[in-house]
Amino acid sequence: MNLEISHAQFGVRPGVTKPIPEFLIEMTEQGMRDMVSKHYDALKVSDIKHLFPLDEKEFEEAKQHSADFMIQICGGPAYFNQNRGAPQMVGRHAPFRIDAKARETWLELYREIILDLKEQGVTEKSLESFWGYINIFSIWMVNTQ
Ligand code: HEM
Repeated sequence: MNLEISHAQFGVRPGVTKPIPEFLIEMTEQGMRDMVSKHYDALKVSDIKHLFPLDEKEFEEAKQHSADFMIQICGGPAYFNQNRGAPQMVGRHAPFRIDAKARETWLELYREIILDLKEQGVTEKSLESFWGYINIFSIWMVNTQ
């Protein structure tokens, strides 16, 4: 399975392809929420933990907002737009100092979860499609050199 991290040139926003619909179908919505929850739990004890909410309630809400977005972008109901309004992901990340190293950490923590999902039977094709999406879109969120 190809889960490589693409080199990001600062300030350049490469074209993004959304994950294939099969990914959400195989995952189910609850599976997506579990995936995001695991990612946030890993972020919480990572070298970029300072970026995320300390307050337990806020942290759980952050999980929910991120899962809402992932389900929506993967072809599910528009939960994020309903709860948070227009995505404007670059703007929403602007208050946080996200450099190339932070992106790598964020992606590496997803890679571990994706490898587990493969063991649980989600197809490589779907997982590579999701990785392709986060690998490229995460470049957009890098706002600090
Ligand atoms: C480059 C690595 C990334 C870092 C370090 C990062 C970090 C953060 C931080 C610190 C927040 C605010 C706290 C929170 O609500 O969780 C946040 C919010 C969020 N991030 Fe990221 N992020 C990254 C990439 C991405 C990507 C690629 C996506 C989407 C595919 C994404 C989706 C979201 C969403 C949906 C929110 C919640 C926005 C809201 O409801 O206001 N992030 N992220």
